[in-house]
Amino acid sequence: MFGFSMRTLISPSLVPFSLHHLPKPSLFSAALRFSSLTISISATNNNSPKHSPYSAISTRNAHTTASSSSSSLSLSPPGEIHVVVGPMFSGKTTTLLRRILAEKQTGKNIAVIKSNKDTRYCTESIVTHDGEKFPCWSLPDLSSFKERFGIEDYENRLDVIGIDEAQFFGDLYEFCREAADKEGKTVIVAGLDGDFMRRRFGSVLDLIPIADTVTKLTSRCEVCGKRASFTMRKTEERVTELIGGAEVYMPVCRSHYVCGQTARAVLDSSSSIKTHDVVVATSL
Ligand SMILES: Nc1ncnc2c1ncn2[C@@H]1O[C@H](COP(=O)(O)OP(=O)(O)O)[C@@H](O)[C@H]1O
Ligand SMILES: Cc1cn([C@H]2C[C@H](O)[C@@H](COP(=O)(O)O)O2)c(=O)[nH]c1=O
Ligand SMILES: [Zn+2]
Repeated sequence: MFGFSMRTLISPSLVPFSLHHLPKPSLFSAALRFSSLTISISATNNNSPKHSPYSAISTRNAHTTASSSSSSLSLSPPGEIHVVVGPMFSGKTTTLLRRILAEKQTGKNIAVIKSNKDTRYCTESIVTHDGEKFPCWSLPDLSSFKERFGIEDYENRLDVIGIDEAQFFGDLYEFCREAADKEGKTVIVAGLDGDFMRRRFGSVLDLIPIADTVTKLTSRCEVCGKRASFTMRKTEERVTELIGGAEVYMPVCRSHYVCGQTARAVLDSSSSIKTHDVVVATSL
């Protein structure tokens, strides 16, 4: 991507010290040796069926060759991690879909995965709240994806992986790190950063230190129309994971989130008084 190498960046004319002053062997000098490796990727695209989960697998021939005069270690092609978070109805799935389609248009081979916990709408597609759809792999975890997709196809032909409802995947961090760091994949992750109590949700936030970009989207507060950064649960259920749409959740601004939580606390305390009353009454 960049038109310069590590070696150019630290050429003696640009740094106030000489490389000879560095201890040898050092991690730094090892990194320099790696940076001298050259990677060439050749690829030809065939047409693949449009909008199928298998459209990710075109019969593209991709091979990566690494050559080095100083080392036999091969440098993995660089991958990327892009994280899109925000409350419900903020456009995370729409953004994921746009980015995935843009990658597809540049000839990249793509695959989209969503958690099979989300049974709203349709299990074989990601579907936005506006009804836009795209075929996907609906899986219980991410570690099973490579095998289901086909290891050979995964390794040699797949370029971009989209993950929706990322908060539901327990193995999100390991999968994304390996895919980007070791396998050269671009991973676009969409998910809730926080649950209805504004607690971190799953391991989405763990991706931030290893991400290239992080985008937090906002919606419109259903009460006042201002910018909404949080999701309010309209029902009294307390479990963290509760699949649902607008019948259970709404996007809210900070003021209305706090208002809602205060109302919830009042309801909770009055219901605990009632429960307590019952317990006292029965023990008399
Ligand atoms: N109750 C709602 N509040 C706000 N937006 C809504 C609501 N219901 C549907 N939408 C629509 O949902 C769209 C975002 O959908 P989507 O990309 O699926 O969001 P996310 O994945 O963040 O939940 C918005 O552009 C809006 O048109
Ligand atoms: C806030 C919150 C949400 N969920 C569930 C509800 C939906 O099924 C998904 C989020 O979908 P979206 O694409 O972001 O609209 O997550 C939950 O289980 N627990 C929560 O606290
Ligand atoms: Zn509001």
